[in-house]
Amino acid sequence: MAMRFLKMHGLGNDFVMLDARGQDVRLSAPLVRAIGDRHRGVGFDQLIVLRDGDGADVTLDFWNADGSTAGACGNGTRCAARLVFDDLGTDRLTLRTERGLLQAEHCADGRIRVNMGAPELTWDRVPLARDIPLDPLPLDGSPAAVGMGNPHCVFFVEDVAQVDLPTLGARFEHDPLFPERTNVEFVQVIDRSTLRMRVWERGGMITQACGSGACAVAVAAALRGLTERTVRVILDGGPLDIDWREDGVWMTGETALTFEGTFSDAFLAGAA
Ligand SMILES: N[C@@H](CCC[C@H](N)C(=O)O)C(=O)O
Repeated sequence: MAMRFLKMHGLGNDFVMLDARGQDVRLSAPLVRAIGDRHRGVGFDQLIVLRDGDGADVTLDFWNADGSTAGACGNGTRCAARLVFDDLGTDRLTLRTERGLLQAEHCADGRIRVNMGAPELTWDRVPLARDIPLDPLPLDGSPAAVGMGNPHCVFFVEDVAQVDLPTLGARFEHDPLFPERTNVEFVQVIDRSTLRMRVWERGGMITQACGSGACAVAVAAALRGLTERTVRVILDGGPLDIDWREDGVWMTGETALTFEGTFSDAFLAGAA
């Protein structure tokens, strides 16, 4: 049966969105990888499935392009929220993800804001392989670990432009200290309210932006006393505004709907 999809992005962090509300859509890792192929499929940083809400307005599943799943995806959550806002005509909603219920707001300036929840700041919740302090980790460069429903390893550097992101990202994604692998961020403090960040995402790719990563670096920087709890994080694809409040880490930024399409039966049959 033909399957429709939407293509969206948040600051160049791009997503295939499958709306499975009211439908029984089953995905396999091979099908996800086929859709993620930028030459023979569509291509994406994450594939996001919208399912019926189960007490929320919508439930979200996140897949990486290598066929693995993720417990959180900040920019993808903001894009999914925008679709549901358009459907419901509201400006507040609740999304169910693996880590629980997240609130989203449609801002007056058109941006989407999501509360990504409280950061996970214990070794077993990041998770790390053993019970050690999260900051600094015993790794070259003395990074900090932060969980946002997915793991993050945050390195503070003098100049992000000088970082060999492919080499270091791949190396630390697979460091045994992270039993579920990790996203890897390199961050430069510009001033007490501005960070410049580049990211290697778990799943084996450099992306233009990572929302959960921006939240993690903001938390790590505030805990080190380098910044306030309200910061602008400048990613390769643009800025995200992060506000670590008592009720969670709020993230605000732009989203875009780029196109919609239909997978051919031949593509789906070949990928299954
Ligand atoms: N781009 C995302 C993060 C997606 C998940 C990540 N690759 C993981 O495996 O944890 C974001 O905006 O947060």
